[in-house]
Amino acid sequence: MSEPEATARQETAVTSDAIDSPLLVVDGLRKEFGGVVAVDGATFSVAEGSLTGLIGPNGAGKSTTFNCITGIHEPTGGRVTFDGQSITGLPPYTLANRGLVRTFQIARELSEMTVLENVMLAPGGQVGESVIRSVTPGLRGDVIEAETAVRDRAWETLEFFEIDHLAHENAGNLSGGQRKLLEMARVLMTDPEMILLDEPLAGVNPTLEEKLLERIHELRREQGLTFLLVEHDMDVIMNNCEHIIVMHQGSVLAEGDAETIKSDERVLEAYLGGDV
Ligand SMILES: Nc1ncnc2c1ncn2[C@@H]1O[C@H](COP(=O)(O)OP(=O)(O)OP(=O)(O)O)[C@@H](O)[C@H]1O
Repeated sequence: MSEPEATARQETAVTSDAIDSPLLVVDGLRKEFGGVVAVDGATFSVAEGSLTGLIGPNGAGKSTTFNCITGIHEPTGGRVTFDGQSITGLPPYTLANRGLVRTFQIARELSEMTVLENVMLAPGGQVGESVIRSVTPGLRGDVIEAETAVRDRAWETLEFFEIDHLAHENAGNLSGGQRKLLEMARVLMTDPEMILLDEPLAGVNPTLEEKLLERIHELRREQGLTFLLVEHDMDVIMNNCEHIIVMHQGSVLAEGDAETIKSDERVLEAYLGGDV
């Protein structure tokens, strides 16, 4: 690599100015657990409408970064901005209201409910509210209308992910891949602008993997949704993400498109010579 090239690459690695319209900006993020510095000044942006991959070797700080963005952990330092507003340290519920969501594993209690009920009860869905309103005299008509709308929307969402045939199955009976589709269906019910996915393809068979990726691309194309994806499968990252951020030892080591990342020696070294 020539010196100017190396310098240019170095600059790309530490700034996020290259992105014209960032939806999410992570600036100097830091998270300590006792004496362990899990995230150490991570700085990057995610462009609106992009599918951005966040990768790095084990222990690089990806999950902690993810958890700091999505309100699971409170950062020790730094800032997170979404849609131009600070969201640093805000809880998941508030973030969901602003359009930033992450998928969650289906909790044990929800495993005993049907797939349709799971989607209807998705965070941000209207059902909980309408049930409360149903005890208020005079609002019953509105409640029935609201619940019908939620049910219709839930069916549409199940059809979109091609799991409508499982609507009356208990969520606990789904395969790993079907559960991932259900997790996506649940977050989609909240009308998000951006979805963060932590290992969405772990344990998913190739057919369902393809289906899930197709749906992600379709949501970007047709609804302009933005995705940030943490995934260990390098082929998935390299073949699907137009922008890739590589973390190492708590901070951003490199970023760029698949070709840039594949040929970056620092990335190869960080993975200890493993195939990227
Ligand atoms: N709750 C915690 N308490 C103490 N240390 C933690 C905690 N969570 C993460 N760490 C440490 O922080 C560092 C970063 O961990 P993190 O899970 O964020 O990395 P990662 O890139 O997601 O790794 P992996 O790919 O293995 O999931 C690791 O050294 C880890 O042991």
